[in-house]
Amino acid sequence: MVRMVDAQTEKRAIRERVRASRRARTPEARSEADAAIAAVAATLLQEHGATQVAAYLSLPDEPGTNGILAWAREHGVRVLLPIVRQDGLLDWAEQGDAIGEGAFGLPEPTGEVLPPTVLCDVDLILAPASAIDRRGMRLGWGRGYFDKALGALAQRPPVYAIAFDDEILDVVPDEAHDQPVDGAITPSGRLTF
Ligand SMILES: Nc1nc2c(c(=O)[nH]1)N(C=O)[C@@H](CNc1ccc(C(=O)N[C@@H](CCC(=O)O)C(=O)O)cc1)CN2
Ligand SMILES: Nc1ncnc2c1ncn2[C@@H]1O[C@H](COP(=O)(O)OP(=O)(O)OP(=O)(O)O)[C@@H](O)[C@H]1O
Repeated sequence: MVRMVDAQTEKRAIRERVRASRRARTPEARSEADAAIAAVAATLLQEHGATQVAAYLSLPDEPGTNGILAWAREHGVRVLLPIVRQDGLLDWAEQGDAIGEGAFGLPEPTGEVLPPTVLCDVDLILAPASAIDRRGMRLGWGRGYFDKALGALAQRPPVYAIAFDDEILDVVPDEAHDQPVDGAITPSGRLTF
């Protein structure tokens, strides 16, 4: 029998490729992608009649969430944004006017800190990813924040991961703790698994 390459080694290799590809994008390509993602996500939110969503504040290299966060604000949709905790879990706070700097230099909201359990109140979760495959298996950045957050929910709202088009792969390696997502949002459209 052919021995499978160790899942974690393969995950690291994919993350490395995605990091390089993200770094190479021009500012113009990034802002175009941000606007396209916003349009796709806005339609999704409207279809779900979402009044509360969980999302995240994107870093410069990541698929941008600025457009969708602005859209949500304009349409009175409450947005919860993650705050990295020391213990490896995520707290949340509502999108407000101010953005602070959290652990690992991540942009984070500065409002009242809400516990991990608030995630079960939202209508939709928009999650970051480094890659997603056609079965809905999602690869993150290797610290398990979203796998833990999603795995802890008894009743899970639909989860869509946001990625660039070249990050949709045929297969990403999965381990027992990996939580599949319901769909993906990319600049060119939406995938449902
Ligand atoms: N914008 C955004 N916010 C997010 C996430 C994300 O992917 N994107 N997360 C999705 O889960 C959580 C944070 N996830 C993280 C995953 C990995 C590392 C990380 O590997 N850090 C490096 C150090 C980085 C540095 O050099 O400053 C490390 O630990 O070696 C940090 C945060 C919550 N907030
Ligand atoms: N539900 C969980 N409970 C405890 N540990 C977990 C859980 N989910 C993931 N982990 C741990 O988190 C680490 C990272 O997992 P993995 O490589 O799958 O990350 P990832 O999918 O890239 O991360 P993320 O979920 O943050 O996007 C692993 O060491 C794993 O054991």
